[in-house]
Amino acid sequence: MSRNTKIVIRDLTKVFYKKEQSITAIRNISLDIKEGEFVCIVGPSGCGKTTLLRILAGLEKQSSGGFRIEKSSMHRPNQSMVFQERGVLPWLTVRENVAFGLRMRHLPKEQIQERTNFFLSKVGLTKFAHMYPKELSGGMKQRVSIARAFANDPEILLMDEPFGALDEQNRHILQEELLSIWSETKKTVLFITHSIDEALYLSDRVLLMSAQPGQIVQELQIDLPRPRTLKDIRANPDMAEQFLAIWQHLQTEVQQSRS
Ligand SMILES: Nc1ncnc2c1ncn2[C@@H]1O[C@H](COP(=O)(O)OP(=O)(O)OP(=O)(O)O)[C@@H](O)[C@H]1O
Repeated sequence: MSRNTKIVIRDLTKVFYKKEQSITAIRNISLDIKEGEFVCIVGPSGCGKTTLLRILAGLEKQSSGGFRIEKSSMHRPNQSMVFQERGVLPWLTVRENVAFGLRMRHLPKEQIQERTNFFLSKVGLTKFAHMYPKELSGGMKQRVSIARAFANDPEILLMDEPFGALDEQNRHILQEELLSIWSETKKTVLFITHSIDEALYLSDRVLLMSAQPGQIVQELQIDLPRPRTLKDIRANPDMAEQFLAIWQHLQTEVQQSRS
């Protein structure tokens, strides 16, 4: 069954101006992302990954080109964004953080409670619902951000290196939890990462960006059946080839941008 297109991006370009200087962060990005697809973006530092996500989130205005997020309901927010850090509000408890977006939308109290409880339980934070962010570990804070993003029930999810600051073990636990919620909710996810293993583990498709100005120069379909394990990825010769392809791409782009 072919899925509908959820995000359409056409010729998206962003130029930042500072005094006499201009920086073209991304140039002519065109892209279609299907409903329910999990897409990772990988590229060298400074190639415009965050800029692309911020434009889709409405936090930054593009210089030219455009994009469209197909709506499935008038009542859903267009997107939720999960950042690497600073995603939780320190003055609210875990429960209040997860419920925040729902409260802002003035949803009925019972609905807020039900959705908040559901996603608190999904990320294993039910017991910690009354705590404040300063009492939580980095991994727990990221769980709060993920629970809040999904609880909001947005049309799409934008994730900017959400696990970048976590240690290897915690990172993998959160990746598993994210995939479990994603497979239940069928959300469309656009996810930035610097980790090739993470991209291969999570993605249906990996987009490779060039060094600045960022363009999508290659894409890899990741056909490994789900649920996947790290062992599957390590043991599968096709995955080893994909890993090397991404690695070589990054090497080349970083070298070119330095020379
Ligand atoms: N508000 C801004 N004003 C001026 N330049 C900016 C602004 N935001 C980003 N840039 C520039 O745009 C380029 C792309 O930045 P961006 O943060 O999107 O890259 P990135 O690929 O996400 O980097 P990293 O992987 O290191 O997080 C960089 O050269 C950056 O300096």
